[in-house]
Amino acid sequence: MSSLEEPLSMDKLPSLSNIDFSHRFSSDRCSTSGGDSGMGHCWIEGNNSTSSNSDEEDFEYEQETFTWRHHSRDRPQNGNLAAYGNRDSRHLAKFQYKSYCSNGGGLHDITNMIFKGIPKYVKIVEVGVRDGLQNEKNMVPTSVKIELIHRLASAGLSVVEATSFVSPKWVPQLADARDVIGSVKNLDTARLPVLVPNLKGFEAAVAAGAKEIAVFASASEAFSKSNINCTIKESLARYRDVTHAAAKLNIPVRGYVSCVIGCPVEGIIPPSKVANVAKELHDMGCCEISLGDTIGIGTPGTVIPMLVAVMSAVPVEKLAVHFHDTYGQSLSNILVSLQVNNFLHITFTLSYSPHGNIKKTKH
Ligand SMILES: CC(C)(COP(=O)([O-])OP(=O)([O-])OC[C@H]1O[C@@H](n2cnc3c(N)ncnc32)[C@H](O)[C@@H]1OP(=O)([O-])[O-])[C@@H](O)C(=O)NCCC(=O)NCCSC(=O)C[C@@](C)(O)CC(=O)[O-]
Repeated sequence: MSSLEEPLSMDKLPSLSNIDFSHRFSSDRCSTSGGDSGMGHCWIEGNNSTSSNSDEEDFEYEQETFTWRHHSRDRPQNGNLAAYGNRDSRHLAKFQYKSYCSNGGGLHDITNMIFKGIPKYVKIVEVGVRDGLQNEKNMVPTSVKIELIHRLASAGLSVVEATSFVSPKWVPQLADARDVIGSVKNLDTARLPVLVPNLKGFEAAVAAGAKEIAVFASASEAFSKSNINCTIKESLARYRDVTHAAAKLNIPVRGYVSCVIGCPVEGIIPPSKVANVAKELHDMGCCEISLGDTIGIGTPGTVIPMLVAVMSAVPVEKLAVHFHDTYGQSLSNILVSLQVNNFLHITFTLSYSPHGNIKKTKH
């Protein structure tokens, strides 16, 4: 067992199964039909409160207004959305969201389904050297990245995503991927997966010495186009080639789904879309699927229905969550994810502040 798979003393926290959730969730504003059982209970985000008697759909989204803007860096030539600004900028996001509970079982059944307590073990995948540094305006020297990887590993982090083998035209911040991996490939205290967008990246990563990789798809069509210049379907076809090639070399592949709550262009993303992409990644052989709230607009009220949908398509032990802290919601999103069927995997990102101090954002 690696150090990060050891208990984080969370078993000492009070069990959430003892908390009366029916009281928490049946506020006057929310409940429209009175009583704890039967129909009409709902979770609320935003400023709409609605109940539903429909048993056709558990969750439903309505028209939303959603604006997004970045301030802090220049847009890359090709419009790569993920590689700039999402973490550092102030986004303006306004959206209305409503979710309906099914009318079959009432509030107690829903809370029983969702809140299973919290796990004794949490695996952390540290992604700051890749996800944090890919957004830096100034180039971080290769030697600093290598030192950071060493320090993260010696701090006890057993999985440190080290870099990306993507096009240096799209993400110049990580153009030194080969040198970074070349210098740390023999580190035996941490696993060092790298991001690859296609077979070309996979081959370059393997040649440089990478022993694990991650592919990254999106639940948003617009984001997929902007980020990797292809449709979701095309990206999944590429990743099938990559997972096929990786299987031949016994290389584990992690799969990301971006925009699992919302997209800067498309707005709210329905949970069913996330579940479909997650299932595709799982079916093609990804050993772990990381669900990314790429722009950090998730709240427990939107994260829960997304997780419930994905868990119906992918075994829960294969799932990880990745929350950006744009609006300070990542901790509550992590907590609720841990409560939903004992999620085991969380990713953390470190990023540099403009003044050179490392600041930690929770994902
Ligand atoms: C996917 C591509 C390559 C398509 O880029 P493209 O321009 O459509 O690709 P292309 O096939 O037309 O190739 C263009 C050039 O790139 C080269 N090329 C092609 N592939 C590679 C490669 N692997 N490595 C290095 N070079 C490559 C290729 O050889 C060619 O070179 P040229 O002939 O012009 O000299 C590009 O769009 C790209 O690199 N995108 C990556 C963008 C990126 O890294 N975004 C950030 C990822 S973070 C994320 O997505 C979210 C996540 C994972 O953090 C989770 C979350 O927060 O939700």
